[in-house]
Amino acid sequence: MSILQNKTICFLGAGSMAEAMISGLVDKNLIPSEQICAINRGNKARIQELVSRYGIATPEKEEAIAGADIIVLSVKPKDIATAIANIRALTTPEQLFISVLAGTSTDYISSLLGHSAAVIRTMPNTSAAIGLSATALAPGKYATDADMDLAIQIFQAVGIVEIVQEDKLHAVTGLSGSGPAYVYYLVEAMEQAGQEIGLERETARRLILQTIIGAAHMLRDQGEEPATLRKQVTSPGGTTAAGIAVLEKHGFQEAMLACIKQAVARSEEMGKQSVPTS
Ligand SMILES: NC(=O)C1=CN([C@@H]2O[C@H](COP(=O)(O)OP(=O)(O)OC[C@H]3O[C@@H](n4cnc5c(N)ncnc54)[C@H](OP(=O)(O)O)[C@@H]3O)[C@@H](O)[C@H]2O)C=CC1
Ligand SMILES: O=C(O)[C@@H]1CCC=N1
Repeated sequence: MSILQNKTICFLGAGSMAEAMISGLVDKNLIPSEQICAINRGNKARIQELVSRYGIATPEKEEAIAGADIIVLSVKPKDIATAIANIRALTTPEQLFISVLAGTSTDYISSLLGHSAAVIRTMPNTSAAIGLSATALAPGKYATDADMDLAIQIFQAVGIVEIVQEDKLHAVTGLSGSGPAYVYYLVEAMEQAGQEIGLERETARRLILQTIIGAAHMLRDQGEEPATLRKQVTSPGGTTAAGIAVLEKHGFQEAMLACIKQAVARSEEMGKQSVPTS
């Protein structure tokens, strides 16, 4: 039995990322749902939505924070200072803080807490909701191996885990934290094209979805380079070559590179906005 079965976990912030993790944790039964809770700025309907979907607990804020073994910081980076200021007096150095915030350093979070609780910085993605997140973790200066083990268990329940140096988390954010959105954007474009070439929207969606799932499984299972798999599809002088030539003409690879670099730069920028106070 996992040690997490005896832990209580509170999400500070009850938005998309918190829900993705709660959904994955409840689905895997890693922590009983009555030992999970979420608090937000004041949107009670949202908390009720999470309660009815996942059966999580609804303690008062004081009990939710003071009674939590693990607090998952899941507010937007711009809201973290206020969010921690509001709960700081209820926290202790014995608690474990797991941050999913883009750009925000563990040192800054420790400075907001004002004590030596362990802080672990992570970058998951919303596919945690179905157990398929790609999450990278980095320990802050007060986190022990035991703290990391707990965090690894949590994120392994909702996908795969990589341990990285904290300064690499900006890169992870631009690549796999934001990554699902790049794929959804591709699907949006393929769907629009599907309709413009005369397919029913639903037919196009089914074909695109299976194409993406199939390609992802081929990449994962066949052990081949993506370029090799692409060549297998691309008959000389055929349809794929004609299509890819247009992508090349429009600078597809350059656009993808620039997109990811810009997302990384934005993460770094958000980090600089969070200046440690000590
Ligand atoms: N979405 C994603 O794909 C990913 C997001 N992240 C990170 O996760 C974090 C959350 O993002 P996301 O879930 O998308 O954001 P959302 O906007 O969906 O949710 C933010 C939540 O924070 C709450 N909140 C704001 N201020 C406070 C406060 N002072 N005290 C308590 N709760 C507060 C909001 O409450 P209310 O509704 O009441 O205002 C809301 O529940 C971000 O830091 C982001 O960088 C990381 C990986 C992927
Ligand atoms: O867009 C954002 O800032 C967050 C971080 C990674 C994914 N979503």
